[in-house]
Amino acid sequence: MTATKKRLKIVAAISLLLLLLVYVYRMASFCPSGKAALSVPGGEEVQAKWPPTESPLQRSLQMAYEEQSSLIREQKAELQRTREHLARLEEQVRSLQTSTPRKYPKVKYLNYKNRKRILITGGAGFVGSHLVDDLMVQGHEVIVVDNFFTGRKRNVEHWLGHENFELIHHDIVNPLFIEIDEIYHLASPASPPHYMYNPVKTIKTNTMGTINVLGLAKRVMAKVLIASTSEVYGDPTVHPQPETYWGHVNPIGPRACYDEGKRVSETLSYAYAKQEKVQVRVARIFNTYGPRMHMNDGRVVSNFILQALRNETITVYGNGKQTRSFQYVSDLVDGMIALMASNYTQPVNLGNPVEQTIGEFAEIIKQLVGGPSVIKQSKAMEDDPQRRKPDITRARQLLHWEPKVPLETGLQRTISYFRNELARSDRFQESSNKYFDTHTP
Ligand SMILES: O=C(O)[C@H]1O[C@H](OP(=O)(O)OP(=O)(O)OC[C@H]2O[C@@H](n3ccc(=O)[nH]c3=O)[C@H](O)[C@@H]2O)[C@H](O)[C@@H](O)[C@@H]1O
Repeated sequence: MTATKKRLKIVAAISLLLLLLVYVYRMASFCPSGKAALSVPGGEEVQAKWPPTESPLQRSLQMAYEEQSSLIREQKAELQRTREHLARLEEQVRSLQTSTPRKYPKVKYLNYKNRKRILITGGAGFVGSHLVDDLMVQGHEVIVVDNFFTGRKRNVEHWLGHENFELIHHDIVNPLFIEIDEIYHLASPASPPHYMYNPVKTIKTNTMGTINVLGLAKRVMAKVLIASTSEVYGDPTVHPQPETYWGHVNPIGPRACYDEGKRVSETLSYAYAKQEKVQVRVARIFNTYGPRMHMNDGRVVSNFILQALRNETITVYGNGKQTRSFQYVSDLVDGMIALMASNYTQPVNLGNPVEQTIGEFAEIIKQLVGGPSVIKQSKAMEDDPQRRKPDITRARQLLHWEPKVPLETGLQRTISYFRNELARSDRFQESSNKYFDTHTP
């Protein structure tokens, strides 16, 4: 054997050995499942498929999917951060709202000696809320108690949070224990459809409610003004009605719950005055109108004005020959405050002696509002008083009070109030419709 042949044999043997080594190394590198464990620079191991099965299309799809997923993750995190920021801002707005002083109507400053604590039952109602305004502006502390049957928070919301004002949700049919100097007892529905709606409740309010008020007055030695009514005269046989007239009331008719309720309320007042020495004032209030009357009040002023504003038929109950005398609410409030301040303890009529038939009144409203409404007669109300006009000699002489606001001025103010109320309720209706159109599945 030559030296060259020997060298060739050695090279062939080494090559064979190398091939064998490569084969063994490969066999050792692959795991039994067919996947290879590969090392990456980070030191962690990733699993790769073997033999490779992904096409380039699949690979690019996979990459696009991963990119999108990470984008969504980022956006979710951003959304969460925005939510947290919003919650912080809302919290700040809330704390600013509570710490920023609200704008209230200007009130006089009264020193401790002159400032009274005054309770107004039914203070969130039409008349009550106007009385609240006057007494607040005078600088007194006013506590309103109302069960919100016909009263509304809206009527007194401009005082909410004022240091001189307090609103208590309470039904005066249940006793009340507070410290006060004066009470104006107005709690009771006053509109015929309202008081006839639940006659038993109307009687309870005017009897048990009045007993509770008089009992409270007795305990704390407060002066009380009872809001009575022209209805104690019933369908009067004396015209105009002086306070000395005893009235003509049907004790079992549909209006009796109110008429007799108020008559008992007066009787209770004088019984407490005589027996318990409670200082009482009794105001017999005649038909009153003005802003803050409820849209569904049902009395003639609001009915006629709303019918005229809506171009509907103006409905006169009966032949329209029955009469009423209408006073503007600010005149009534002046009269009540004057009566409370006086020493006079007998009943006093508070009303405007300018009298008209309901038929004439319908014409006045139609003319002031304008529009195409027609006036029509409809079924008469049972026991409807046929004539009503206050004799206000007592109020004139003892309180130096008489109504100041002429009918046309008061009606113009009331018409513009109802015009705004209608626009407000239309806006409310519109936004409520919008909400339910978009949120109903
Ligand atoms: O406004 C008030 O202060 C008084 O209102 C009512 O007494 P009333 O005079 O019967 O009140 P309305 O319902 O306003 O009726 C007045 C007249 O208008 C008539 N009316 C009422 C509403 C209507 O749509 N059309 C109509 O012709 C009634 O039949 C009645 O003759 C209450 O009973 C009294 O307590 C309250 O003091």
